[in-house]
Amino acid sequence: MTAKIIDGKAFAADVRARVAEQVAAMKAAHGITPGLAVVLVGEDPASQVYVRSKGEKTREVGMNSFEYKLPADVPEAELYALIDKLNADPQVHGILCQFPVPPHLSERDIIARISAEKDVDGLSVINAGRLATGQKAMVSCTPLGCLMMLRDERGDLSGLDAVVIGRSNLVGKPMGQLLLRDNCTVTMTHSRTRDLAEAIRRADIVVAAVGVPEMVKGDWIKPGATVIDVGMNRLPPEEEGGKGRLVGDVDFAAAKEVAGAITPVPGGVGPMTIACLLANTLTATCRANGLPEPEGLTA
Ligand SMILES: Nc1nc2c(c(=O)[nH]1)N[C@@H](CN(C=O)c1ccc(C(=O)N[C@@H](CCC(=O)O)C(=O)O)cc1)CN2
Repeated sequence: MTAKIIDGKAFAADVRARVAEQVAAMKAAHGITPGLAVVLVGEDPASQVYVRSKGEKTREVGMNSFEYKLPADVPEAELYALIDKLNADPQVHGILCQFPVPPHLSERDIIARISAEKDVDGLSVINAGRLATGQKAMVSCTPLGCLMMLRDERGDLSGLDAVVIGRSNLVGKPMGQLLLRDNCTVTMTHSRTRDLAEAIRRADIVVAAVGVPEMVKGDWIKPGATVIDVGMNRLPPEEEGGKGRLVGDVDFAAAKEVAGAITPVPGGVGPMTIACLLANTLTATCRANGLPEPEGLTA
């Protein structure tokens, strides 16, 4: 059996098109334009690329993009003053600070400073708590993207056995909560799990978010399972000065011979992160204005 390869680029383009449609309808009916503020501290090259892409895609769907570039040595108080200003600005419906930040700043404190209603990364303790207790939350973008792909692939997820590998606040924990909310039987696994292969062999759904290149082997996958690979691991370059190959947490070549469907790396989950950021910004705008939730774009 050769798995269906889930095309994350096409999926993300479809999500962005649906966001754009609903943004246009919101403007026409209510005169409201969603606004996303992105804060970049320092000059990390990868972060610059992501922030540029976020700005471009925000404008493409018809939203306002507000970009702030702060020097790497910006004092904490200055960053917080900016966040406070954005929290109070009615034109801004979503705020995020691009991570990683320089070491004198605390990601946890930055997240806590952003209003929970505008926390479109869904990383605050308030949003994590709301998700865990079944309340309306802003949901972290990468797991939201994984959930959208899983629902599209499997339909109703009720009763399916799902294994999440990794327990990060950004992906693993919210992913587990989302799958539980969709009535999966969820097994959370991590570096101390005794027999990971055995847990994965029982799973209809595998979400790998562990950050170890090609750790999940093909013969661990249950035939027909849906495999979502969140890993983005850069291998050492084969030649000097070159760029190493990007691989996921799953041995893709072997797993695709067994799985029913699988996401590639690159071109799988990655593009969904920014698409879901736009979906979350639209959701935050709807909630701020007492409008119904956007269709098909929330958890
Ligand atoms: N505040 C946040 N910071 C960071 C997040 C985040 O969600 N919120 N995630 C990452 C960076 N990121 C978005 O910000 C991001 C990473 C990767 C991709 C992506 O499309 N990747 C491509 C491959 C790109 C390559 O070749 O290098 C893919 O997987 O196909 C999009 C967004 C850290 N910081």
